[in-house]
Amino acid sequence: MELRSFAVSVDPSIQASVVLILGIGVILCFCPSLVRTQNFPSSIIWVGRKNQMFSVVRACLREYTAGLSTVLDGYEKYSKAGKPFILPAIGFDAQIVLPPDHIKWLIAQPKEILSSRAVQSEKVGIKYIAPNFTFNYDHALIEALRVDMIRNMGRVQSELVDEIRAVVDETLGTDKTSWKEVNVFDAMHMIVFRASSRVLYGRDLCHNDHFIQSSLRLATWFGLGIMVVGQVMPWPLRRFVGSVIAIPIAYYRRQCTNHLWPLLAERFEKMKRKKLDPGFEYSPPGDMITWMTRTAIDMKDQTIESPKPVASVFTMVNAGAISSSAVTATHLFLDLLGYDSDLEYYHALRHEAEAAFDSPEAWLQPSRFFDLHRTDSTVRETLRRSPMTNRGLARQVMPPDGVTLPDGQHLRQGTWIGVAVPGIHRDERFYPDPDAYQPFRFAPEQTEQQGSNNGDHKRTLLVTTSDTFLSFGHARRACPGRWFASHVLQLLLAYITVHYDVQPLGKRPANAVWGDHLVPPTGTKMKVRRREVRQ
Ligand code: HEM
Repeated sequence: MELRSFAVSVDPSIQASVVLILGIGVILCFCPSLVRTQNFPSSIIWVGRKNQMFSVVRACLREYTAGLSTVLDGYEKYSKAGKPFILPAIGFDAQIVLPPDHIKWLIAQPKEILSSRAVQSEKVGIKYIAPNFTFNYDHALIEALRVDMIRNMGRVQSELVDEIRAVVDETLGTDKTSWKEVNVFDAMHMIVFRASSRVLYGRDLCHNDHFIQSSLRLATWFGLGIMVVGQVMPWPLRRFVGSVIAIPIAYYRRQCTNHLWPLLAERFEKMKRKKLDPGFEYSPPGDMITWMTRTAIDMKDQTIESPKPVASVFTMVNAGAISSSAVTATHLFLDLLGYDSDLEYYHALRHEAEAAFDSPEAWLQPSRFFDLHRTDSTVRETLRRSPMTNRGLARQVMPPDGVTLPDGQHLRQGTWIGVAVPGIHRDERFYPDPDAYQPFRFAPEQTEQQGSNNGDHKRTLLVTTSDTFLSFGHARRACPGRWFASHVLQLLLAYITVHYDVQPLGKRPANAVWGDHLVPPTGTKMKVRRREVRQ
């Protein structure tokens, strides 16, 4: 009796701790086979591993609280000296981090040698949280983003401006007399999802509340799945936990696909008919569904016969991709309001946006968008400081006999490699005063001054990828949606600075580190008030 009342009244946090300790005990019983070492060569050194019993397991466990310290330590000690190192991981699946001078070699390798898809499947956890997801259909999406999206940027801009105006006014309010407190993470997700959906899915779906809510929930569960299953969960438990998280993901994916499917099926059928019979009267709207359908229909190998799998891949990839933009928008406002208590940067950005968009028509002109030099630089600075992933250019070694690194060391099949993005982005050899938040460091005024100091003037745009700016990846597999993301993020920043006053946060709330991912705080609130704007 006494025992039962103890069991009922015990604090849930104590129960959770007991389960955790028991879990860790069970895990330790299975070590050292627990850690997937991928047979690393003994010539490559582990960082964060001490001379103690169960040293590898304990190094992995320490990663729960290490934040970025292990990866930055490894970067300082080894990457800067041109050497690879082994990084322990909280998922017990350590990986090799290559130095920046190996990047040229890494990006030159074809997918049969180094595969990003293989990493996404296991290390990101896709095969557990979305078991029936196939990468076979995403080439239509990637092609449409690379070709049609860029070609149609003028039309994209006017759609975006229209939607940003509507959703920002709804989310941040239009009352000019009092301050409104909004959750930064939630507000940015709503604004970015609605604005992006207008171009990706068209006006009707973007104004369909059930579709937008389902997309947001899909993105939340997908993001949670990637972090919990792909990063935090010890890899032997991935299949089990993944199959639980797969349920809400499948549910919301189906909800989204149910909305998208009839639209895509109709577009597929009519565009196919138009191709066979040019006299058939039909002109599809200019959105991603049309561009993707056209790419799929025109594909030489004719692999895409039915739109159903395309609809499913489209919703899934977009949920992840739009989330990247929404998380970046959150970092952007936390940086601007958190680092600068005088809001000097915010007011300078407003000044720039007012000059570029000096009439309602100017908002619709792509040439004016390219006057937003400081805005472009501000988003790039946020992505430099807070990239989506800490380990960039993640690839898996594919050939059965492995690969040989440029320094002669041999890696076996299945080894995961990548580079330390936070280390590279904070390296003083590539960025002067790298720890300082300098939103205009990439703007022409700054780069011209540096160029006249060292005789070399180079302007970089937000979308420019390089060996030293890896937030969008680099080279062949770099993000094909970055031009679109750049438009969304810069237009929303310009619209908000012109139309809203804000209050500084006092300090920049810290990001959390979940395995390879940097996550902004989700509870921070900002105060905004609508301004009087003459236009
Ligand atoms: C700020 C926002 C974004 C960031 C930081 C970002 C970042 C990235 C990164 C790091 C990669 C992987 C590169 C690699 O494997 O090395 C990637 C791939 C990709 N991104 Fe983005 N992305 C963003 C927005 C978007 C948007 C809005 C879309 C589409 C609407 C998009 C579509 C894709 C696709 C389809 C891939 C896969 C490319 C491939 O496998 O070849 N992304 N992105």
